[in-house]
Amino acid sequence: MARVIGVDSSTQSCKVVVRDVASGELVASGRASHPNGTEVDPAHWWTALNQALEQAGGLEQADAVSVGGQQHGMVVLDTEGRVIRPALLWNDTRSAQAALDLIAEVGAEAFVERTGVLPVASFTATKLRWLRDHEPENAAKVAAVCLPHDWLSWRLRGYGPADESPLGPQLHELVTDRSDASGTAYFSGKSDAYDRELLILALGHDAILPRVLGATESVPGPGFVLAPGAGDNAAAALGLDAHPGDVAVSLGTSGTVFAATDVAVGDATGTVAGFADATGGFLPLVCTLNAARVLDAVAGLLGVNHDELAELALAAEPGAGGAVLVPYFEGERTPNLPDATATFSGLTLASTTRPNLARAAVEGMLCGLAAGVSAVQELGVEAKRILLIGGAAANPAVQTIAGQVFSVPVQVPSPGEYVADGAARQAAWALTGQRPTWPVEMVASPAVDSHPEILANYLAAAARY
Ligand SMILES: Nc1ncnc2c1ncn2[C@@H]1O[C@H](COP(=O)(O)OP(=O)(O)O)[C@@H](O)[C@H]1O
Ligand SMILES: O=C(CO)[C@@H](O)[C@H](O)COP(=O)(O)O
Repeated sequence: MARVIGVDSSTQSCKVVVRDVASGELVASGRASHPNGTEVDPAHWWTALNQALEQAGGLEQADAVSVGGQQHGMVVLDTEGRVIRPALLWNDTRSAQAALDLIAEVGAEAFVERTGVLPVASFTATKLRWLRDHEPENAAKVAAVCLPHDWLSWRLRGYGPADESPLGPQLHELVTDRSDASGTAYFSGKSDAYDRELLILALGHDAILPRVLGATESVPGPGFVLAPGAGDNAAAALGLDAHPGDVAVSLGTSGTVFAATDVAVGDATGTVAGFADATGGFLPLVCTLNAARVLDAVAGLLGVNHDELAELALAAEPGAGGAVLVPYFEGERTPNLPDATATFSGLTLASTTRPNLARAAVEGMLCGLAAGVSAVQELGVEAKRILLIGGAAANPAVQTIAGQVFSVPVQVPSPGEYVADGAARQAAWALTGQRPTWPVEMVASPAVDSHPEILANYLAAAARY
């Protein structure tokens, strides 16, 4: 019985699933934590991946492997294959000015035309520009630039610094896929090619970039076939078997709204990023910096766990008695407010209750994403149903309140690791040449209980920024 391994190296942790190729049945899984922080030494991802693989029964059982991972993170390597400095992650906002500089130099419309995206601090190109401007001695050492999933795939195949890996630093063996390449802001999903001029503009010189594999291509690993991997959102779309009409809302460290489409979507305002997907199509996407950790923070404030937070939130009325949380705890990416902080507003003596604060947290997290769903729809993307996934989607209050905040019917797939599952599907596709048709079960369809005043109050509070 052939088996595949799918990996999700996400912001907070590494998750591994082992699946049977024929049935899609989950055979084993593993998980290990990543350190906190917006810059991280990739060595931690490697350690966590090996721990998660060991928990899941080891790499040896796999006929094919694929790695999905957090997008955009800047991993810079020297000629020896060593990581030059800790990776700057997608949620590190220090390159906000670099993003503005690049837009001023290239032009907003030209940037979107060339790459599908308008740079914000999350994208790799802006991090390279920050490196050039703030750490020129490190920038000068850069021989290759890759993303978290590319680096882990390379290490899994046996490449790396000579003293840490059997095959040594063969930088030309780095590979990636279209979905993750499209989050760099120096790749065009429309022409499937890097825009080297933009790379050089950002970093100050040329560098080796991972070879972009097609959706069903693979490269050899030690004892297994390695599929191209993907950015985590594109992998989740594959894991959900998303088709036109499906819009996924993912509530992990980031909050994302994305849809699988056949045609490229460009948005000169920068609200919607025109990424590529993991099947040869496109993945228009809106991303917020503040999602599941908003609930973690407010649960901590109220001294409760996630289930108790849900009970409190569901004890309050829709609209939380006028209390509104605009949850920009980490700054924000959509809207582009990298230096913003969060605010509770609308508090009166009567409304300042624990249930209202809990509900305001859930409403605030979801409203930013409801605005994202509208932005995607405004670009002509069809939204017949919302698929709610990610760590916080398991929360009963999140599910109920999603039915009140979103204007499109919501379905909740059975709890699972859809990024790792998407990677497993990609591995099976590379192995057999057939896209798997494994089923995806829905476990909840929250009642459509529209309360447009929740979003209206939120948008009024957010407009004060
Ligand atoms: N029942 C729950 N209610 C709310 N948040 C939850 C719940 N279960 C997990 N989470 C949160 O979900 C997040 C992890 O989700 P995940 O999708 O794995 O994130 P990432 O992929 O960014 O690492 C954590 O912040 C965790 O506290
Ligand atoms: O920056 C984006 C998408 O553009 C994020 O979605 C990252 O890809 C991180 O994802 P999670 O760790 O939240 O899954």
